[in-house]
Amino acid sequence: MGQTDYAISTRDLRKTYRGARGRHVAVDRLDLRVPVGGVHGFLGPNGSGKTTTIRMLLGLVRADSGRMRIFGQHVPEQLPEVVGRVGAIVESPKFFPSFTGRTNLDLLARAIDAPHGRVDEVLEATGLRERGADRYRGYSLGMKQRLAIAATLLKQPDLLIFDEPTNGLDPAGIHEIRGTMRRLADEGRTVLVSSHILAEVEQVADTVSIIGRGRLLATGPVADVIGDRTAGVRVGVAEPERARQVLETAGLLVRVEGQHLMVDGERDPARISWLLGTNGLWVNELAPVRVGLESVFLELTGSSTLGAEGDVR
Ligand SMILES: Nc1ncnc2c1ncn2[C@@H]1O[C@H](COP(=O)(O)OP(=O)(O)OP(=O)(O)O)[C@@H](O)[C@H]1O
Repeated sequence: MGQTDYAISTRDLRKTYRGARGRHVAVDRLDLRVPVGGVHGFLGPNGSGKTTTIRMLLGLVRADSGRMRIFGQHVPEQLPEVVGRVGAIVESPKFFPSFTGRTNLDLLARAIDAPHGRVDEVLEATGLRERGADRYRGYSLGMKQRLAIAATLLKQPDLLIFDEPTNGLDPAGIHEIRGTMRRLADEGRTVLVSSHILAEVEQVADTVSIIGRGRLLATGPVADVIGDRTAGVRVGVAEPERARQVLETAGLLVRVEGQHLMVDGERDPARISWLLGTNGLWVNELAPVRVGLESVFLELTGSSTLGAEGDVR
């Protein structure tokens, strides 16, 4: 793919901060590639460099070295050319609490000369049509967050950047935001969403990049990033010990877990049931176990401290 096929690409991106104990690396030679269209999850533990990367892309923080492009344009140099195509929610925007959601949007729409009818469209896109006439101060956190997204959508950005958009939301709020992101991607836009909660992003992302201590650990379609890590099959059988022997003899990797077996690294349940069946062992449960991003993440990072400050190398 050429550089213009990416909504975002970075090369050798690096940022250090001066701290009490000298300089530490926040972003370390990061090569990030976000394809055009779809939801891209930008994942890493707290302090792993996600916000710093986003702020560099938006021209809010200066990189020490490296290159960044948005839709093929070098940033920050060519940010003015591309900024109209980018909507970012990095901090909660300020709305008037005593005005309705719609009035707040009307004011913003007028300020940027948005076309007539745009406010209705963005209320619809964020699932707020029914609540547009309610005052902002009565909104739930999830609705406030969606109004922020609606405001960003007024200028019809091709790329949306959300930094931890579900922070502080309850499960219903998280579900709503996820639905909104999916809808935006289905309209052909690119959504970059950062999160330290992998399960949240796994459900909505098409592709992901995982970082730890400012470094890229894995990237690609969610199915590939997870799929490379061996998933297993959970097997319920009346005689687990004998079943284990049969499967091990066939070369499979088997663990006994109580009354169940976990067959690691085997993704074909049919082969397992055939092996057991031909040995007179009848399977009462056969469930492929998907490896979640959480376990991929722990495997890749090897520890939960990858958000911690690294020394300058
Ligand atoms: N303005 C700053 N001055 C000094 N150090 C900073 C500054 N901003 C971030 N850092 C440090 O840089 C590292 C990366 O922080 P960053 O906020 O980019 O991570 P993050 O992945 O977005 O984390 P979180 O999920 O907590 O937002 C951390 O060690 C952080 O303490």
